[in-house]
Amino acid sequence: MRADPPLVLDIDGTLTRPEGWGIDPRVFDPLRDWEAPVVIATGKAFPYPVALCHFVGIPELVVAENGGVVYTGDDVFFTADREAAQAVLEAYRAAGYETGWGPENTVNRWRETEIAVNLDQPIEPLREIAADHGLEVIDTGYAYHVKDAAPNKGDGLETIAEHVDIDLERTVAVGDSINDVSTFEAVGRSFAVANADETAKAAADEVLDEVHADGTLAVLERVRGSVD
Ligand SMILES: O=C(O)COP(=O)(O)O
Ligand SMILES: [Mg+2]
Repeated sequence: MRADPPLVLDIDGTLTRPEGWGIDPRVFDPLRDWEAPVVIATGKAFPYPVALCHFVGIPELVVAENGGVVYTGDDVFFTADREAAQAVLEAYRAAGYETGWGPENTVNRWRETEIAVNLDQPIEPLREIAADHGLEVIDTGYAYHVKDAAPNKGDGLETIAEHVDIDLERTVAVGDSINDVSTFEAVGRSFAVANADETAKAAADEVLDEVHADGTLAVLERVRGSVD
């Protein structure tokens, strides 16, 4: 009998409503009913994907902070620390800039291995300061992330796959940005939604016609029950 393939799904740009913000509620039932593991791999801080799994009603298999935090359902792994990114933030502030999320921002409050900066802040000084500290800045289309170059979503996915016995060759990934390239490379079949950036589109096996959750829902229709 043919089965559902394991899934790796990004959040922002991929599970979002067609206008770009907020989870599209149409993804809840197909994800809850999916008969294979669903890994949520995101640049968002750890509590966000955990809460998403909780509210959808699926096991918590989570790659957060672009691979900085990995949760297998049993163990949490941290593959970087926040110290260097925090030093970048302090230097960025000393130069007169801010994260752009407000004083009590929840975007960085629980972030353990990197710092996120609002897209309305200047990126060039951020890139320069990050480089001075040996870090990189990636633009996901939703935030600038100041991070160690080493952690990525794909390595985090591999950690989860080993732990819960997911066959990555049979796994399907959907994403929208540069931070999804490593998951695309780790799985057997990858899709970029139509709103994806050029880097993600170039890395994906296939670029979808549909944007955001419409793209992901189209993939779910196509791959449901498709593997041996
Ligand atoms: O946190 C971001 O900037 C993007 O998050 P995502 O990886 O779920 O798209
Ligand atoms: Mg995304």
